[in-house]
Amino acid sequence: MSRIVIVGGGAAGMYAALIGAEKGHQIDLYEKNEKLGKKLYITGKGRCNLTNACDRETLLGSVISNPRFMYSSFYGHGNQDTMALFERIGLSIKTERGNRVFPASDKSSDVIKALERELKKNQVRIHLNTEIREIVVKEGRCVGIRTAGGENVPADACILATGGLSYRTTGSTGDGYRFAKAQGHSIVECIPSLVSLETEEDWPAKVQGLSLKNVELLVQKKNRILYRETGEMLFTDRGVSGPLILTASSVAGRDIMQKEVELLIDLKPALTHKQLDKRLIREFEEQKNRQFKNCLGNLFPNKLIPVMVEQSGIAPEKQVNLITKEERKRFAEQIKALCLHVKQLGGFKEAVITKGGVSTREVDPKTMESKLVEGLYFAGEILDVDAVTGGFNLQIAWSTAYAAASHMKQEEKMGYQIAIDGPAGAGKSTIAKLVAEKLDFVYVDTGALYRGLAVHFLKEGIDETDETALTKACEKARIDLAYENGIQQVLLNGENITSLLREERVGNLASRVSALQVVREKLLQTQREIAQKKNVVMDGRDIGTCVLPEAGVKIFLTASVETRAKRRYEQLTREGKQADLKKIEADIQERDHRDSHREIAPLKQAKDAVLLDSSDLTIPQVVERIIREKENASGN
Ligand SMILES: Nc1ncnc2c1ncn2[C@@H]1O[C@H](COP(=O)(O)OP(=O)(O)OP(=O)(O)O)[C@@H](O)[C@H]1O
Ligand SMILES: Nc1ccn([C@H]2C[C@H](O)[C@@H](COP(=O)(O)O)O2)c(=O)n1
Repeated sequence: MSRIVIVGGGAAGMYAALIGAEKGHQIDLYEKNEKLGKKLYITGKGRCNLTNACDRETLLGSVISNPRFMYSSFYGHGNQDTMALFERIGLSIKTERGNRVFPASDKSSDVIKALERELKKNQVRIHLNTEIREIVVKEGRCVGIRTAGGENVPADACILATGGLSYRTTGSTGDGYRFAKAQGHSIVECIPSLVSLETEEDWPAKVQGLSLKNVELLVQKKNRILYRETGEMLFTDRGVSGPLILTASSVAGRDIMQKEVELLIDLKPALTHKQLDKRLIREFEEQKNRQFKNCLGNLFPNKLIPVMVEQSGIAPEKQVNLITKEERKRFAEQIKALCLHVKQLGGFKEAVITKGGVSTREVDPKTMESKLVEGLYFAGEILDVDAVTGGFNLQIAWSTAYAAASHMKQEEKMGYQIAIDGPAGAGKSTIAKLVAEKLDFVYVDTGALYRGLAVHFLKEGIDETDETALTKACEKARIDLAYENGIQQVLLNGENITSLLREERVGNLASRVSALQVVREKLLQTQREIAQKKNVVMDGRDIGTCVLPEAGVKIFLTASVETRAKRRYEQLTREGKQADLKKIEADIQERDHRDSHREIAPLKQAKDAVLLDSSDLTIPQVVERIIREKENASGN
C-alpha cells in the first residue's frame, strides 16, 4: 500500500481518491473549502452533466486543447467506464438530448453524495478547511506536502487536482499552478473558456435576454474562419452568450485574446442570398405603403426590429416603396451577416472552465505523472486540456483522475485477484479453495472474517441492535487471518477461533451484522490488504462489486436453493451432525434475502462477473471453468 495525498476535493480529486482507495492505497484528501465538490455542485445549472454517452471518436473530437494527450486516458477509462462506475456506487443516471448524461434525480448533490459515501466506505481520510502551502520534493521525488498550518504530511505520491481559475468562489484560485511552477513546470497562459463574449458594439444591451434559435454563427479573423456552426445564441447586457457563443469562446479563445475577431450572424441560414432578396421584394411589395420600421414583423422577433432598422442605415420612417434596390441589397447582406466585433472574453467569474494550465508536454499521458518530479501527478482542470460543453470537461476530470490513481506505483507488487461471490451454500469456499490450490494462490474466505466478528460479539454479549456497543466492540476486535498447512485460520485478538466459525448461530449473526456500516468498514481494509501483496482467490458476497472491483477474474457462483440445501444437508450428515433439510432450506432463503437486500454492499453479480450456475455441474467442472476464465483473462 502507498500513502497518497490528493490536493483538491473537486470532481477529479474525489474520483482519484476513490480509485486510489479501491486499489488499496491509503488516501488523504485535502480540501481548503468547508465541503467537497463545491464547483461540481453548481455545474450544469445544478444538474451536473456528468459525461457524454457518445462514441470514442466523438469524445476525442470534443477536446479542443491537446486532444492527443487525452488518447490514453480516454481509452483506459472512458465515458462508458465512468457511467458504469457511477451506477456501481448507487447513482442512477439518465441520458438526454445530445447524449448528455445526468443524475436521474437532476441533482448534482446526489453525485457528490454518492462519491462521499464511497470515500467514507473506502476509508479515505478527508481533511476539510485545510489549505496546502507547498509540495515537498527531495532529490527529484515528491515526498509529501506542507499545510498552511505548518504540518508536514509525508506521502509516497501526491496528486494535484486543484482545478482552474473559473468560479473562484468555489475555491478555484490557481494554487496548483503555483505548486507546479515551483517544481519547474511550465504553465500555459490561463484564459476563461466556455464563456460569453463582450462586444465593441453596445446595441446587444438593447436586446438583452433575446435568444435566437437556428442562426448560423461565423467567427472570423482577417477573413480566416475560426468557427462556423448553426444553433442558438443569446444577447446580453455586454454582448453575446448562449450555446453557439460558448463553443466559439472555446474554439477561438486565444484568437479573441489577441483581438480583431468578428462575429457574423446569419439570421436566415435556410435562405440563399437570392431567395432572401426575393423574400424581401415580396414583403416590401405587400407592405409598400407602410414605413420601413413597421414592415419587418414577418422577418424578425419584435425586439430585434429597432436594431435591424438602426444598423441598416435606412430611415425608419421611409415609405417602403421608396427603398432603393441598393438599400434592399445591403439590408439582405446585413440579415445574412449581422456583424459584431469581439472586445474580450467574459471573465473567469462566469467561465465554465479554464483554458490553459500545466503544460501537457511535461506530463506522461498514460499515468498523469510529472516528467520532472517523480511521484507528482496531475488530474482534471489543472492540466492544459479542455473541451466543448456536453459533459466532456467532466469526463476529462474523471479519466485523468483514474489514470493518475490507477497508475500510482505500488510499494510492493500487486497480486493477481480472483473474486468469487455468490449466495450461501453455492460452493464458493469449496471451489475457491481448489482453484487456489491449482494456481498456487492464497485462498481467502472473507465470510470467515464476518463470522469472526460475530464470535466476538457473542463472546462479549453485545446487543446487535445497540450501535454504540457494536462500534466499541468493533474497535476492540482484531481479526487476523493465518494459514496452517495452507488452511485458513481466523484469529480473534490473537486467539484461534476457527473451530467456532461454522456454528449456525454464528453464521446467522454474521449475516445480520454484515449489513452494518461499522462492521463492513472494519473489515474492508483488512480484506484489501490481504489481496494487495499476494495472488488470491477471495470468496464472499461483495468481492467483485466492492472489495476488489479491479479483480482480474470475477465469478458469480450460484445454484438453486434446493440444490444448495441438499448439498449442505449431505455435508452435515457426512460430518455426523444432526440436520433438517426443510430448516436448512428456509435458513438459506432467509440469508439470501438478507444478504442481497441490505443497503451497503449487497450480494449481487458485478457487471463484469461471469455467472456460473453449478446446479448441474460437478465440483471439478466448476473448478475447470474458473481456471479457464483465468487463462483467458491472462491471455494464456
Ligand atoms: N458443484 C457441486 N456439486 C456438488 N456439491 C457441491 C458443489 N459445489 C459445492 N458443493 C458442496 O456444497 C456444500 C456447500 O459448499 P460451500 O460450503 O463451499 O458453500 P459456500 O458458498 O462457501 O457457503 P457459505 O457461503 O454458506 O459459506 C459443500 O458440502 C460442498 O462440498
Ligand atoms: N464478503 C462477504 C462475506 C460474507 N458476508 C456476510 C454475509 C454472510 O451471510 C456471512 C457469512 O458468510 P459465509 O461464511 O456464509 O460466506 O457474512 C458478507 O457480507 N460479505
